Formats: sequence, C-alpha cells, structure tokens
Amino acid sequence: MAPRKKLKGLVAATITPMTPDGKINLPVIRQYVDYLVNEQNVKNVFVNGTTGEGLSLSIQERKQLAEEWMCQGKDKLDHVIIHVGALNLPECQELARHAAAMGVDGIAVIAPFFFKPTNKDELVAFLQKVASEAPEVPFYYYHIPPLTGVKIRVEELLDGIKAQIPTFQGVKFSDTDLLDLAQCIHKNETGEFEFLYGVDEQLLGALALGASGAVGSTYNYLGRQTNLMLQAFAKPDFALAQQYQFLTGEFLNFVIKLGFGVAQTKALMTSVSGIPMGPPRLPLVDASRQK
Ligand SMILES: CC(=O)N[C@H](C=O)[C@@H](O)[C@H](O)[C@H](O)CO
Ligand SMILES: CC(=O)C(=O)O
Repeated sequence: MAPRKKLKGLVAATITPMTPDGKINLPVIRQYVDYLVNEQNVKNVFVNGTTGEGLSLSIQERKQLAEEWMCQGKDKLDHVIIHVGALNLPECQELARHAAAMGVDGIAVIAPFFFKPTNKDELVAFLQKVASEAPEVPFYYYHIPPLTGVKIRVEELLDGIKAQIPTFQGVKFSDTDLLDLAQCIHKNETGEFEFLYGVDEQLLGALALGASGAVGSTYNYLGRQTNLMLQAFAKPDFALAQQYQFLTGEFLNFVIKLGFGVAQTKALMTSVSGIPMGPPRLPLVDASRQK
C-alpha cells in the first residue's frame, strides 16, 4: 500500500440530501462540500453511514453518492471515507470494489446485524472478506453497538488483526464504553491505528484517553465550535475545552429530550445551513412535520 496522507481534524458524517418525493438530491452536494469547508472548517467526510441513512439506500444510490462526494470533494476535501457495510457480503464487496476504483481515502464496515457474528473470529472473517476486495484502501471497522447490537469488544478484535487484514487502519468508535476505548489505545503503543470517536457529546473524554480524532453528525453544523475545542485541548487549555464540550452537551441534552436522531439532524442542518436536506426515508419520518 502506498504511504497515505494522515487524517487530520474532524470528520463530518454526511447527511444524504433527498428531494421531497424521496429521491437522492445529488446536485446539492456541491453546495454541501463548500458549506463544510468554508463555514465549518471541516475537510473530511464519512459518507453513507448512520447519518447518511446508508443502510436505507439501494446499492445504486450508495454508489452515486460516493461518486458525487469524490467528484465534488476533489481539491476541496482532504479525506473521503466511504461506509460500505451491508447485511450481505456480496453487496459489501461490490461497494468496496467500487470505492477502491475511485481512489477513496478509506472504507469502513459495520458488523452485520440481522444474523450477527457471535465472536471476534466470525466478525473478523466477515470484515476480512470485504477489506480484501480493496487491497490498497485503508480499512476501518465501524463499531456502533447501540445500533448493530454487536457488542464484541474492540480491544479483543485488535489482537492479530493486521495479520488478517493488512489494510486495517483503525476504528470508528461509536460507543460510550470508554474502558474498551482506553484499552484499545493502550494496546496501540506504536500508534499504527487510528481511533475516531463517534459520540460527539463525549469527545473530550475520548481525547483525554488519546483518541486520534472524531467522526460525527454534529460536525456538520457544530464543526467550527468543535474545532475550537480541539484547539483548546491541544494547547492545552482544559478549562476552555470543557466549556466547549459543555456547550455541545447542553445543546444535545436539550434535543435528545425532544427525540434526537437522523430525521432531526436533517431538519436542523436544513435550517442552519440553508441547504435543503429534505425528508429522511422510511422508517424514519420527517422531523420538520412532527408535532
Ligand atoms: C448514533 C449516531 O448517529 N451517532 C453519531 C455518530 O456515530 C453521533 O454523531 C451522534 O449523532 C451524536 O453524538 C449525537 O448523539
Ligand atoms: C455519525 C456517524 O458517524 C455516522 O453517521 O455513521
């Protein structure tokens, strides 16, 4: 694998813009890229994940979105990571090959969650079959047990992973188990792996443990603020970093009480950015219409 550029800064989990009648709204992505770069100072994206309703899209739609992000992000974005996870291996592999052919900066895969892997070996076997379809592309395991129900500890998964998945680059860690995260980082003495944290309201805690970065939905509209938190942490000015984390916390605590999810993220982003993100796809329902 060729030496890769290092992932720096926040990664926005992209929203999938849709038209009022529920089709993918590709022409909006150009404006979306400019908004992230110019207004939020966010130059990395994670496409077709949770926030992007990746598992609610057809394979064709996922390919179109990946292509559009690569095309519009050219010379503007630093890293485009494509989530290629699905419930069946052939689709994951097809998406991995498609992403690799476009020269993406990384691919990520969630654990399949209908028939679930019951132990580390089963999970790694699945991931390996996807990663090997993109032998030049950095590979991330996307750990999100609250949604997949697959609770295999990442710390366990890391043992010997490079031997099975030579492209293994790290983990998008979307769980509140900071013990597991800490043990991963502790094991990663040589710093060969990246741990991108995915619970935005707790990012500061993860940074204190040594997380390498963050992927999340809130960086679409709180990217600028969160960048200030990262700067304060790096300085280090922990009191200031805490103030920024408290701000995000206060905001999220408020919206979580009202019911916060991808539908609400779409409505919120539409009003903050002025970019029409449209309704979500069923089973999610339009939050701008909810009473
Ligand atoms: C479940 C989910 O969507 N998690 C996102 C990323 O992993 C986060 O960015 C959250 O949206 C965010 O932390 C708010 O809870
Ligand atoms: C939030 C996140 O990282 C995702 O949408 O996949």
